Amino acid sequence: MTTTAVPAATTTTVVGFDQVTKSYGGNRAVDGLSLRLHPGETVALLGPNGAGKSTTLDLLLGLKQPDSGTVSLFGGTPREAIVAGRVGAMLQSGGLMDEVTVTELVKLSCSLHPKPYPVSEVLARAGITQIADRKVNKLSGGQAQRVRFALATAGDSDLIILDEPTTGMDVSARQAFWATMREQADQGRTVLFATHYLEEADAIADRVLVLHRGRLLADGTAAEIKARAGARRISFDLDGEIDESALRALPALRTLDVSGQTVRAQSADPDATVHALYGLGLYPRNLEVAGLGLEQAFVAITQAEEAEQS
Ligand SMILES: Nc1ncnc2c1ncn2[C@@H]1O[C@H](COP(=O)(O)OP(=O)(O)OP(=O)(O)O)[C@@H](O)[C@H]1O
Repeated sequence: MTTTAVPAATTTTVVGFDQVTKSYGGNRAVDGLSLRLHPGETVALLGPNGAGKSTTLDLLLGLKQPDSGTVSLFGGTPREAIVAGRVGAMLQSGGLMDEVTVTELVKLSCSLHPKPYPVSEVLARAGITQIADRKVNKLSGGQAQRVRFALATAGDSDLIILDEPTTGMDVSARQAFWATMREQADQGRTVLFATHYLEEADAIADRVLVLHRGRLLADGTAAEIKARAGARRISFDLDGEIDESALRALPALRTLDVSGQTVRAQSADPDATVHALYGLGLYPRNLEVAGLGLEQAFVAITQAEEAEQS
């Protein structure tokens, strides 16, 4: 009965996870994960340590097999997509061959890709032309990351997978890296990256996935994720001695941090919180109310889930 719907969905689906589960022993690293990624999306995969991000990417690349459920790339298997050169990947642990030069390694990668770019172009895009003749084992951590990036973009792939790609890169390398990835996405490629840098996810991704214990806790734009956390930031200064226990009793308060004369809090209802503050006879100065940053929203969402589980 669903036969007409399936082909239509697969033609526009770059990545499809359907009820995917993967355990290591008794530990469920990925737990009933279902999601679809579409052409041209730049997607950030967030989650605390051990949330299942790397396992998800390994499943996606066919490096691990699910215990149950299905993973598809471009409507086929991961292997078919990889053999066809449709996927470029930069993995966290990707070791680089030691005794070769950067150019030799990039050349090899280009020669293995069905639709390779010229080697000089790959080197330039990754910003490693200057170190092209250097032995791979003589590179700094950030330079090695750039080489991994070059290997992931050795050819014209439709999907680029990046596991914590900017770890070890300095600020300018990061900026150059993301400018390049933006270009790739603008040309219709799908970019999926796992990161612990939430400001990168906020700035770069047009879709954010939050994984927690192998399950998808949130899926939306960064703005939607921030709104979903359901709290706003309040900060103000108080004169004199601060009665923290009175502040903790304020309505709708989620978090409270007092540092010197400055109070920072998160509230599910800032109007009610501030109103009650005046009700205590306190006169806050420099009062500011703002939305949560993605980092705070992420912490709020994952902590709420932790609290629910325990
Ligand atoms: N090869 C393995 N054997 C056994 N357990 C594993 C293996 N790989 C991962 N795990 C476990 O599976 C869970 C998910 O790990 P995974 O590496 O996918 O998380 P992650 O979100 O990428 O974490 P991080 O942010 O620390 O890189 C963790 O509990 C981890 O200990």
